[in-house]
Amino acid sequence: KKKKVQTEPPTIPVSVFFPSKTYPEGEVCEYKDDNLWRTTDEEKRALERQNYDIYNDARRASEVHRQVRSYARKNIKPGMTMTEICEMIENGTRTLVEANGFDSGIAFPTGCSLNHCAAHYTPNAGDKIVLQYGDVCKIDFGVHVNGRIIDSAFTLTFDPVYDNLLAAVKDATNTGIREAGIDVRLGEIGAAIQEVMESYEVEIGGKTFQVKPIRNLTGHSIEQYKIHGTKAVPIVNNGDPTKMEEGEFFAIETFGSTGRGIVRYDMETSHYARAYDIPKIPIRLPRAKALFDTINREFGTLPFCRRYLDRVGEDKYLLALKSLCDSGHVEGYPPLVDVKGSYTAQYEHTLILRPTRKEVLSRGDDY
Ligand SMILES: O=S(=O)(c1cccs1)N(Cc1ccc(F)cc1)Cc1ncn[nH]1
Ligand SMILES: [Mn+2]
Ligand SMILES: [Mn+2]
Ligand SMILES: [Mn+2]
Repeated sequence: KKKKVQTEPPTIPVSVFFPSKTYPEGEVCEYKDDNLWRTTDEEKRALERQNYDIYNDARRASEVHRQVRSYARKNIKPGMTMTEICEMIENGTRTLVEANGFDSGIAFPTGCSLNHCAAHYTPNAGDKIVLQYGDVCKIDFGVHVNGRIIDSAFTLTFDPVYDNLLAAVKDATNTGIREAGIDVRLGEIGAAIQEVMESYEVEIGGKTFQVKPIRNLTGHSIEQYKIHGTKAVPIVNNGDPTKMEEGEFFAIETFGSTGRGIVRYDMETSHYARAYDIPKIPIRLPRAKALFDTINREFGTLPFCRRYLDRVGEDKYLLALKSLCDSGHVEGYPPLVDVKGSYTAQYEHTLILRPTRKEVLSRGDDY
């Protein structure tokens, strides 16, 4: 019998490849030293059996992420518009995860931030930007199954001049993943990441740069349908004594830069999310009330972008959207940029601190 393989472009839902409905584990790592007892502890193993469905949902979302990004890495070329790139990824994700309401779908807007822009750029309608050979493009997209979000990102380049920048960030992210564990302090992880990142140099245009961590960007805990939980994983040593805890999901993401190593908001906002706690004050503007109802119905607390409003039939919504941001019903996430002319790179994985072992859910043979 011929083995079923994914088409190009991807059109076969991943559930077709797993008729048993059991999805493959990510990269499994034993915890370090004083947590090794967890691997065999009967109570912890029982706790894991109870949570099987949560892990399996996250693993299905991870398999979708791997198959979509594999196609994207091969087929994104200079000359494509940023919109074409995002639609390739979004079409693939919706198809492979069998997007269906809040049961499964896209978890947040497809980031394709370029060069000195580190995060939270995706094109709005009318954006004409075309990917160039010399660009450093961060592809950051999310998939969820029953609100179990997989947040993973990689950096796409065509010019080998950036290879050491990408190597620094990949090594730093893998260091963060290695250091993560139950009862590990967040500040300790940041220190380890910083040390590795700063051990790299990159030469671009005849100038040599020591790679800098972007000190005001962080990884983050992830909760059901909530892309950022209450914990932030620093990529420099900020002394945060807060500990990682059993059962938590974390996005471990690091950013390296040839600029200042600090980002600020700039350019037009595309990313938004409904506030986790809705303000008590009633929404008076009828257009804002109608838009808020669309946001609740279509996205809930999952982040969205203007293109996603366009595709569900909303138009002339900018004033209403601004009003919802001003009243705190919606949070905007403007693009985050270092200084012009600098280059920023990112790698990101989602892991879970299972009771018995650490599982890097989004790990693939690519990164
Ligand atoms: O920088 S964050 O806003 C953050 C908040 C608290 C700690 S880190 N952010 C969460 C997010 C916000 C909006 C989105 F549309 C998608 C994600 C991190 C991130 N962006 C992309 N991948 N991961
Ligand atoms: Mn991300
Ligand atoms: Mn927030
Ligand atoms: Mn993230």
